[in-house]
Amino acid sequence: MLEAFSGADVRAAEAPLIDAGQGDALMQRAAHALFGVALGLLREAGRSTYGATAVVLAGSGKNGGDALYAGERLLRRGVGVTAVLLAGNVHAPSLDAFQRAGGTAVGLDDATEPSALADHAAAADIVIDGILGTGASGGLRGSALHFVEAFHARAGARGSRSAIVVACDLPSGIGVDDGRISGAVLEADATVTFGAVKPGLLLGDGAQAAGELDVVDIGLEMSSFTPVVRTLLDADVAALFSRPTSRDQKYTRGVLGIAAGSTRYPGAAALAVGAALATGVGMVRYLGPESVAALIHQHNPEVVASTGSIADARSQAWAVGPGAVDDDDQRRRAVDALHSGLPVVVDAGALTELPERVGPHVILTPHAGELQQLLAARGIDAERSAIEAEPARFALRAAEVTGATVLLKGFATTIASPSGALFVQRDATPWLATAGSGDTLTGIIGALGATLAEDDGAAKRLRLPPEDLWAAVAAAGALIHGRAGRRAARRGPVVVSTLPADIGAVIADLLQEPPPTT
Ligand SMILES: NC(=O)C1=CN([C@@H]2O[C@H](COP(=O)(O)OP(=O)(O)OC[C@H]3O[C@@H](n4cnc5c(N)ncnc54)[C@H](OP(=O)(O)O)[C@@H]3O)[C@@H](O)[C@H]2O)[C@@H](O)CC1
Ligand SMILES: [K+]
Repeated sequence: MLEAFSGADVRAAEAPLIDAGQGDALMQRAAHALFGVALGLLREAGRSTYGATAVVLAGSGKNGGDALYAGERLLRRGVGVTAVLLAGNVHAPSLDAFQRAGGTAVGLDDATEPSALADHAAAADIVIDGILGTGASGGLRGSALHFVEAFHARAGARGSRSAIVVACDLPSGIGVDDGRISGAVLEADATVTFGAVKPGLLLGDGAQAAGELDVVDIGLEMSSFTPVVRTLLDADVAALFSRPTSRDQKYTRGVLGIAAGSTRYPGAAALAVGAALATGVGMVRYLGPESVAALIHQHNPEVVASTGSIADARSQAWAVGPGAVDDDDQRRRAVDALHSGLPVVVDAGALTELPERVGPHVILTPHAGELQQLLAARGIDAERSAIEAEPARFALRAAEVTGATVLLKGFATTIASPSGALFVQRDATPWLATAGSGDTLTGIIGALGATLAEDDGAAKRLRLPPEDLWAAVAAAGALIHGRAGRRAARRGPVVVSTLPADIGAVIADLLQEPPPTT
């Protein structure tokens, strides 16, 4: 699991080591890792290290120090390295070491025209961004801002430029704790972050700017701090997943009840059912119109269907809402499911049936527009654009006011627990932004909920408090869904009705994973 800690907490974890005189050793560990990643990227790009060129951008703090020490190591490997000093007072011992290794350092103050240095950096094989780290406050300013703007103008955007940019700890210009970018940012191809992930590397635009993330253990003890945001990895989903045992039968594996679809939108139910079966459950019970059940049975005759009520259909969890439009029976079933005390995934039409207050076992899966309505119904006005700009803030707010677990859809999926715990998953592909995609997500999360509903050890397997289990279940669902979408996209544009085959294959791959290490 990736666990991101605030910049202040990472610095607090560093403090005792620095007090014990290990500050320089920490920097050397950080620099060594940064150097290793830079070297690896050069090799990957097919560029020989001897004769390659690098530019180190150094700001006034220790972040610049790390980058200069990494530059020193590159010099010793035969790379030609120039340092651009973006402050008058850079970290002196590292600058000294850099120059002693033969490096050239050029100062750039606010008054100097940065174009020649930006040209040089744009033409380099690799650029190491040591402008700002955890000591950053606000957007880039002064000579750092001028340089980054000039570099962009010359090098072009990530993807089209030839220089590889490696960020030291964080891409300079992102909010350390929220990933917000106010002004310019030096978008990285890779970020090497030290001690622990910082929230800005997982949230908002900062995550986009970070590129490939490499987390380096420099010996910080973070166990007494609470993560601000987490991301599940494959091994976590494998650990959470409920595998059938030889003692199981269909009822003990988990029965998912699905009250979705309507005569107007029958397909949504078929998609949710197909995804749930592919995720693995003991049984799917379908409640809804006979015509919808008939469509479901064309693809999935194993589904047990009825037109009855929630009370008559014994299940371990419910999924309600997809395609349930203008149908009073489905509306009643949604309300009953929400009062059943069982885990419920609530999507689309059922979101408006939410009681004033529920528990974290109720998982809401709105997109930004639906979240806006949900908040407005509770007297909280927010523009859709504001929700899209700060998904974590609004998902947390919605979880706080409803008591539910809130999964906010988007390119990054943001999941908030009413406890304040936050998960972000970036497993999806834009190819998944297509009709019916959300219905399959509901089916996947519903199936996970049904199979984990009576599994007392599930939260413990991820070392999470029990109240955050449902956020982890939703995050696991987002990972499986996103991964399945990526797999499907290899064949071309995603056809959602074919996603179940990919869901099954993704789960088969995940279950090969070794147990998690965190
Ligand atoms: N502690 C350790 O032992 C270890 C730390 N490690 C490393 O240290 C990094 C943290 O170092 P740090 O605390 O020196 O902060 P850092 O971000 O480099 O510089 C902050 C300075 O920049 C300036 N500034 C601020 N905002 C600005 C802006 N918007 N635009 C322009 N300038 C701005 C401001 O200076 P001022 O302008 O006030 O002179 C401020 O004082 C951390 O990320 C990691 O890489 C690792 O090696 C592991 C061991
Ligand atoms: K940086």
